[in-house]
Amino acid sequence: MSYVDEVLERVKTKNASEPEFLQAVDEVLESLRPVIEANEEKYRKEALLERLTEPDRQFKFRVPWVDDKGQVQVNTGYRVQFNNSIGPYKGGLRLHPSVNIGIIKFLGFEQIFKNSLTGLPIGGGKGGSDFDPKGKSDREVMAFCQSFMTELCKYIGADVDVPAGDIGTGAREIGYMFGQYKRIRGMYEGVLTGKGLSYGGSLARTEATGYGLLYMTEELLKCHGTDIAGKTIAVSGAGNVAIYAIQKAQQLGGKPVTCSDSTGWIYDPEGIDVALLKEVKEVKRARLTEYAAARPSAQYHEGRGVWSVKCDVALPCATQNELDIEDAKQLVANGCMAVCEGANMPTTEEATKYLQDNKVLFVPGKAANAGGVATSALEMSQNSERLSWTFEEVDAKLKGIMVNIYHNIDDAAKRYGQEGNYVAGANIAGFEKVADAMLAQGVC
Ligand SMILES: NC(=O)C1=CN([C@@H]2O[C@H](COP(=O)(O)OP(=O)(O)OC[C@H]3O[C@@H](n4cnc5c(N)ncnc54)[C@H](O)[C@@H]3O)[C@@H](O)[C@H]2O)C=CC1
Ligand SMILES: O=C(O)CCC(=O)C(=O)O
Repeated sequence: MSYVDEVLERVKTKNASEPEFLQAVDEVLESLRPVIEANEEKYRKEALLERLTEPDRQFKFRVPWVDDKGQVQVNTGYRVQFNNSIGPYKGGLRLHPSVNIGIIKFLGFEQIFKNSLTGLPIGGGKGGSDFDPKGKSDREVMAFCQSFMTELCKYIGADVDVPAGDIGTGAREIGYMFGQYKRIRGMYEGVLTGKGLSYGGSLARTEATGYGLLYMTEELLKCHGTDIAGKTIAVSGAGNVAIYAIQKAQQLGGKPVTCSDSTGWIYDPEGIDVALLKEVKEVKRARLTEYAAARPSAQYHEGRGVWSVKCDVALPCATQNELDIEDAKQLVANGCMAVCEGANMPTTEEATKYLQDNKVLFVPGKAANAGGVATSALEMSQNSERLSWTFEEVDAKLKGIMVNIYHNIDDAAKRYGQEGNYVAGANIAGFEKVADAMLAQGVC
């Protein structure tokens, strides 16, 4: 049996109840086959893949907090420190009722390769809780965040592990967590990123994931003889990534016509009104029905359906496995030329293959959404040197990083005879640096 098959078997047996983690490992190891085969003896002897697929450590803890009625509530908190061979663990905190250890492990595993692709010294980690911030008062969210950090603060630090936002964790949650860390540890350090600008946050971090996604998409299209200008764009999600992807797409002359949340979606043929979307989602924390009520050109539909809209470019920016084989077929039938993932693993493996087989340009999340964590690393640099860079400075660095990632994944795919396969390119380019560092650091 080949080394890759052996490790895949082992990972499946050990993690049988974690489908998202198995999906992420399968996709990565399958596309690493040519690299592993070229070094099979050495990697097998060093148990490199076994070490890469087993987190350094994982924490699971109780998070008790008191709701507005005086009732004690209990959630479960997680932090998975996956791999720190190229830098301190780095990755967001997801607050959503669906969170479990398998989801956090898949996200942490993806983060290893994504963070490596940024070219910056950050390792892979992820955390979160099954707490749902939706419908909670600010006081309840604060109570949860303080309790969560009371436990998490034992395991993190500016040179150890630096969490950030993800689904359900935005500036408000990061602020409450930072306050509690400072209070317990008595230290003012860059232990979290995505902080507010008045206490160590970086300009452009809020925009970074969405803007970075568009810088990647623009470079991809440019290298295929076209650009964003005049393109119709379908976007899913209506959170941090989706909002700033829509904004940058418009700045580049594109026309985003959709967005979605967990209950429904909007088709707005005149183009999404970003100011209105921000008001509904960032300020009021309301449903998309409020967007539709305030915008005569918009149609609201219950359920899912964004990928049925005719578009040139699709940007899934909501959550994992939101774009399945039926969606992929519709996109292809409608003439979509490119899919760039803003979310983490939003496309199923079957849908990814179908898109690639039908010559749709496809850039996976670990490359296309790396602008967020890259800018978090820039926030860490600013915190370390006790300086703040201008928006233009950070944005220019972000753009440079995204363009660089595109060319690195394109080159890696070509080196292994898989030109245009950016899934393989991203996994190979991300893996090479981490593998090199792991081997150099001995058995650990
Ligand atoms: N915020 C960041 O900097 C980064 C986020 N990501 C990924 O981007 C995706 C979106 O994250 P954010 O925008 O930060 O989160 P968010 O909490 O700001 O927004 C998430 C959006 O997706 C929608 N959504 C969530 N679950 C859904 C479901 N089951 N069906 C339909 N819609 C759903 C929500 O309604 C919301 O509009 C996630 O996959 C996240 O891991 C990736 C890189 C960085
Ligand atoms: O900014 C960060 O540290 C992490 C962002 C994140 O969670 C991600 O890249 O998926």
